[in-house]
Amino acid sequence: MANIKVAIRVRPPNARESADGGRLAVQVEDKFVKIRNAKLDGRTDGHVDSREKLLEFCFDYCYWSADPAAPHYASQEEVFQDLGVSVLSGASEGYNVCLFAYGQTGSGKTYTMMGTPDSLGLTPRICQGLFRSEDSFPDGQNSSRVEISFLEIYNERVRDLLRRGDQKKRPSLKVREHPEKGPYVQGEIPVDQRK
Ligand SMILES: Nc1ncnc2c1ncn2[C@@H]1O[C@H](COP(=O)(O)OP(=O)(O)OP(=O)(O)O)[C@@H](O)[C@H]1O
Repeated sequence: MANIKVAIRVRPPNARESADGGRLAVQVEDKFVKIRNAKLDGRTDGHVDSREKLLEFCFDYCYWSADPAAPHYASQEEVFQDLGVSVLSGASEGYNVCLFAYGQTGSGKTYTMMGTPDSLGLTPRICQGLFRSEDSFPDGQNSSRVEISFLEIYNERVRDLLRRGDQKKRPSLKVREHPEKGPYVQGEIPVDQRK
């Protein structure tokens, strides 16, 4: 089984896109995202145009969250059941797991990862799951150690989001490679040393 999974999520149009009369160029079917050239919509001349080609891309998961009323609408819970639960099971088996959101500004990364108080995203749900699984440790194992880091990579600058103070005044942290442990961020402060 591949150890990297890639998911794509389509968010609802924002106020500006709706006000501009934007049309969705994307549709989701099972594991496929299909993109059509919306500029050609409404042509009635029957002319075949090579630009009408439908582009199809396959992912491990495709989530349609553009319209909450749609029958195949993907909620935060559904995204968690697919992605968050596998992170939790991997972590409980002792694997290093990583989940990251990638996309242009306003594409829905924060909503998917953090969510809102009424609609929790992956990070709070995974944290809840981590501590819930501590409650169900086998007999004899009554302690565990949890380390947390929270980093942002923006414009190729790495920032420690758990560090207090004015981040903008601090230099970007460096990503280094340890010969045995692999990549790490130099200068990141362990959570128990933060003030
Ligand atoms: N699946 C979704 N359902 C409902 N609203 C969403 C969804 N995804 C994103 N949004 C809304 O779209 C807007 C932009 O999303 P968000 O802030 O998560 O984007 P972002 O990728 O984190 O942007 P940036 O990189 O600029 O921080 C927000 O108002 C958010 O609430």
